[in-house]
Amino acid sequence: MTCHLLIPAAGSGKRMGADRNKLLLPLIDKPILQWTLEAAIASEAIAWIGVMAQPHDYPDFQQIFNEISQLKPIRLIQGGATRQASVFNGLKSLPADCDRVLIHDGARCLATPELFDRCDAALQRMQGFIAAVPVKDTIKVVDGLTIVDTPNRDRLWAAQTPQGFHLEALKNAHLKALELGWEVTDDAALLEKVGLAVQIVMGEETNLKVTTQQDLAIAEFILKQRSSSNKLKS
Ligand SMILES: Nc1ccn([C@@H]2O[C@H](COP(=O)(O)OP(=O)(O)OP(=O)(O)O)[C@@H](O)[C@H]2O)c(=O)n1
Ligand SMILES: C[C@](O)(CO)[C@H](O)COP(=O)(O)O
Repeated sequence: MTCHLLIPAAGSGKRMGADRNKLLLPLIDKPILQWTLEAAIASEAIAWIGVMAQPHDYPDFQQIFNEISQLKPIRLIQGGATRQASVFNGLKSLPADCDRVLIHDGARCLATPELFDRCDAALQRMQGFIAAVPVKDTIKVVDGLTIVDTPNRDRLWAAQTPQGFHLEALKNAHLKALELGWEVTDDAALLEKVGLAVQIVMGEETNLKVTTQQDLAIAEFILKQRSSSNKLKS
């Protein structure tokens, strides 16, 4: 158990259309963030967890931390105005002995402990990686409403988290982004921009990012299926 995990959880959930951070919405019997944290706590690899949050969510987040087993330290870190800024704050708050880091969206609450463990193992042999799955649809590049390209699907993967990196490389890429005003939607994109290799680790088809009301309904369905197949096994 040596791995440090940062969880960006400082969003507002605009696309969910809720009146508060979507990570506080109930999913079956507990908040979305609690599912994410429980999977991370159950992972054998993870030793330390930092959660980036907006200060107005601190009391609710603290209550979630109190609910779950305190077998692993969980630290609250102030989030930023974007996911990128929240991650950068997280990187600056890691303990001094940390040289590699996993980053996982609070909103990806269906990731399994096995996925975290597989990602930690990847981080021992790679400078940077992301969990991803091959895309199933044909993807179109569009200008206005006119298709301008149909990229070969064999080369397209849908990016997920966890994403993992050597800390110094990722911090330097974030600093360069600040200097040059780059805005990206995941950390891998920053490493790509500075010319460093980022590899793929097989993700999970069920590791969706809960973004809309429909995603919430799908997540509930998947969790109930998991629970009934676990009952059948025991
Ligand atoms: N300023 C921000 C914005 C987002 N996130 C986190 O980044 C993850 C992925 O972002 P997304 O799913 O887009 O969440 P929201 O920003 O909350 O959603 P929306 O874009 O619909 O407002 C989420 O766990 C979210 O909490 C963050 O830590 N800090
Ligand atoms: C990091 C990510 O989950 C990979 O798919 C995604 O890019 C987050 O993007 P969002 O715009 O913050 O939803």
